[in-house]
Amino acid sequence: MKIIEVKDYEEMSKKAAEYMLKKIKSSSQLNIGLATGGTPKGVYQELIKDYSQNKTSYTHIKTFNLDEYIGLKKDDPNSYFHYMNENLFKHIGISVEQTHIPSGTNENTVAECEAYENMIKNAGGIDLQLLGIGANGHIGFNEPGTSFQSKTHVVDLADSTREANARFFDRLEDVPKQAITMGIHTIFQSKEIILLASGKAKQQAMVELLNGEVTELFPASILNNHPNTIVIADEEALRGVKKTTNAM
Ligand SMILES: N[C@@H]1[C@@H](O)[C@H](O)[C@@H](COP(=O)(O)O)O[C@@H]1O
Repeated sequence: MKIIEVKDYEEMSKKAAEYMLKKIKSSSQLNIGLATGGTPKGVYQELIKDYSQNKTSYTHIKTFNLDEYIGLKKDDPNSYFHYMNENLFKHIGISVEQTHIPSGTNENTVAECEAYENMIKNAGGIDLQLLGIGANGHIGFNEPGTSFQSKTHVVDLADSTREANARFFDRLEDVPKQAITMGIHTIFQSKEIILLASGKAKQQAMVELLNGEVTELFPASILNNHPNTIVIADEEALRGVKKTTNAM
């Protein structure tokens, strides 16, 4: 894993956007995996800023989101479909046909998971995956204990994850209890991965990720075995990490 330490959230967002734009501009076709949550919002703002200045073309891009809450309709303000549209898609001239997010309202969740996994495979896999990290080490919505072999599947959200995400909802009771997420294996198959982390809330997770063992109890730890992962994290998130690891 390559670690890029940056000053703060703004620099993290700029670095990641710069990296993505370089790929976007130099590829004839690119499948990008996208994340939600608070962390990537700054990256999306940078991509939007670039689009308004340079009209960078996204016609050769397909996107695949990591996850979606079960039970939320597309137009629900807390669905990840809505989040992606508002925070990125509608501002960069990308059509809905180019973007993919698991459906949280397909009653046959098993079929939905299988179809999503196949869609990624048939598109040729993910070239560049953007990731955030949960305080408990989750990536996508793969909670501690998830098999490293897992493909797209339904998850029961940990109480701590529901509490962390309650800030986006009116009440904790409104946070769905389940989600569909790409599996750890699905994510690991990405040719390249960028993991972002900013702020104090991610300190413990960074220590576990960069100084800890590779274990299913800390899902992101599998990235230590990935051949092409870059962590872009700010000083505050990295405070406490022992810099004598092979990672730094
Ligand atoms: N499913 C998302 C993850 O993809 C995200 O990485 C994580 C961290 O979120 P945040 O960036 O808001 O800290 O939370 C959510 O649960």
